[in-house]
Amino acid sequence: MKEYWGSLASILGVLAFCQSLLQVLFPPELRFATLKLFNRIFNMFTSYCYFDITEIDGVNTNELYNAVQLYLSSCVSTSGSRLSLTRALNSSAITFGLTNNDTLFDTFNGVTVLWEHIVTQRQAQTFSWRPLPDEKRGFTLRIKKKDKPLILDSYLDYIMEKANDIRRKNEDRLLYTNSRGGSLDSRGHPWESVPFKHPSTFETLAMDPVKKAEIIEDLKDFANGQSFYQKTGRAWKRGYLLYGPPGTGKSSMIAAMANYLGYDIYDLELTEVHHNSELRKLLMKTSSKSIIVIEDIDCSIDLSNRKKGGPNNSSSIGRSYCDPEMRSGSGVSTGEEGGNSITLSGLLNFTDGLWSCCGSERIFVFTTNHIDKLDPALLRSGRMDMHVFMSYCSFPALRILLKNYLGNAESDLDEGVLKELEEVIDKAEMTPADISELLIKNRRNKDRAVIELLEALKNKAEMKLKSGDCVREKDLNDVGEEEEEQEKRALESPKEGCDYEDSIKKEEEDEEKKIK
Ligand SMILES: Nc1ncnc2c1ncn2[C@@H]1O[C@H](COP(=O)(O)OP(=O)(O)OP(=O)(O)O)[C@@H](O)[C@H]1O
Ligand SMILES: [Mg+2]
Repeated sequence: MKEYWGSLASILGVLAFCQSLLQVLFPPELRFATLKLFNRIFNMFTSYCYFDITEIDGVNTNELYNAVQLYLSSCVSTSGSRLSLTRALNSSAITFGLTNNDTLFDTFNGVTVLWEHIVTQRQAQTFSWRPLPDEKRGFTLRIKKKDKPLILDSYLDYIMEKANDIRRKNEDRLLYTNSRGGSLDSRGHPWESVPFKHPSTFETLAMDPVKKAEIIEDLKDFANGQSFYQKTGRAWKRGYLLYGPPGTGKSSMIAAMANYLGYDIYDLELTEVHHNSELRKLLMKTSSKSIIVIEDIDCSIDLSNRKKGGPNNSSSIGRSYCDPEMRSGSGVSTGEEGGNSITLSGLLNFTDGLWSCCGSERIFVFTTNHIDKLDPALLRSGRMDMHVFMSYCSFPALRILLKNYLGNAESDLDEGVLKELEEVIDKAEMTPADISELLIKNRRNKDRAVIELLEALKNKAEMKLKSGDCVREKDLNDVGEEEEEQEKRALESPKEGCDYEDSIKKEEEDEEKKIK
């Protein structure tokens, strides 16, 4: 034993001597170059090559890192012995992961590779234009040199695909918002996300079944249309404009779309975005298979730049396209609160410019209560391909609500009551939101719920009728006043009328001359 300790001490002594010798031979300025040289020599003799996939790639979050993490989570859950478990806030899915500096073997197409999860503490923060996380995280992939050309590309593609599948299978849609404006978080993301749990589906959505089927068909075609869009040279995106009175189900429709397709939602708060360039950055950071939503588009942006030509005036399109002031985004009226210089042009490019194609399989949805306030350029096909009018509750929609809220089958309802409901529903112009509220209130007593609903509908229809009569009377008076006004104006300015008649006469004479 004594001998053993003695030889250990002499080995340590030799090592210490070698270290001090190295320090003398290789001063600090040479050390880095020496290490690099050793590394090269080592690489020449090793049969492996290594790939580092860091969490943050320069300034941006590395999508591949997230994909690898998700992919490995499906492998480690069965084979790993020490795992990290995570569960996002409100999420139902638990994600397995490699613990810090742990390794895992994976096999792809008969080739075995090694993954290592490396976590190190970040050095004291040097100057950076945004705060960086305390830990540096990354994966290292080790592949045999001879296998690299065989699998690397296809293996990484496979990982990306698998990660997307897992994300969709988890059924946790994410709802993103840009509440921080355009500023980035420590991982370089301008969007904040929470799990999206809206229960609205196309089954629960009360609307005309034919229209509903049309929308579902359109969504299905879109989601399966990759080759079609490729063949026709179109960007793989689609725009929906949902318009109608408040409480008719526009937001519910967006949730139903997301749940149907399994897409994430990016809820873009335009009032938080201050420049066109910020808008572009936000767009660049959205993922594929997502719905980008701008709710109440007419309220969320200063429309003064569109209104210069008048909202319904077709010349406003020409103006907005040609006016360099509008296109540049500079010097445009900034609205009352000031600072907001998003232009119509910026918004148009957002939905159908070159940048709108920086991802694929994306749906843009705008909602508004006032379609007439929107610039026609925003509504044209290619930007808003499908315009969906969400109307007051119709009879077929009411049937869906009755079934959802009271669990009523068709046969449960009295024929007479049904007929009365059918007669009065269109006249009442009640929104599905109002009707839902009535049904919720009396959901424990189905009969009472239906009777109260019928009463409310009848009252509303009567009120509508009365107010309609008043409006009609007022309109007739207004028409009379307008006619009087016109007559007065004609008498006051007879020249205007003469000019017009003269010009018509001249035109007729010219025409006759031409014929002769
Ligand atoms: N068509 C509908 N089908 C089922 N429920 C509906 C429908 N319309 C409204 N509702 C109910 O009313 C509530 C409000 O609806 P929603 O937020 O979708 O209306 P909206 O059209 O987006 O209104 P706003 O224009 O004010 O944003 C929802 O929570 C939903 O329960
Ligand atoms: Mg809404």
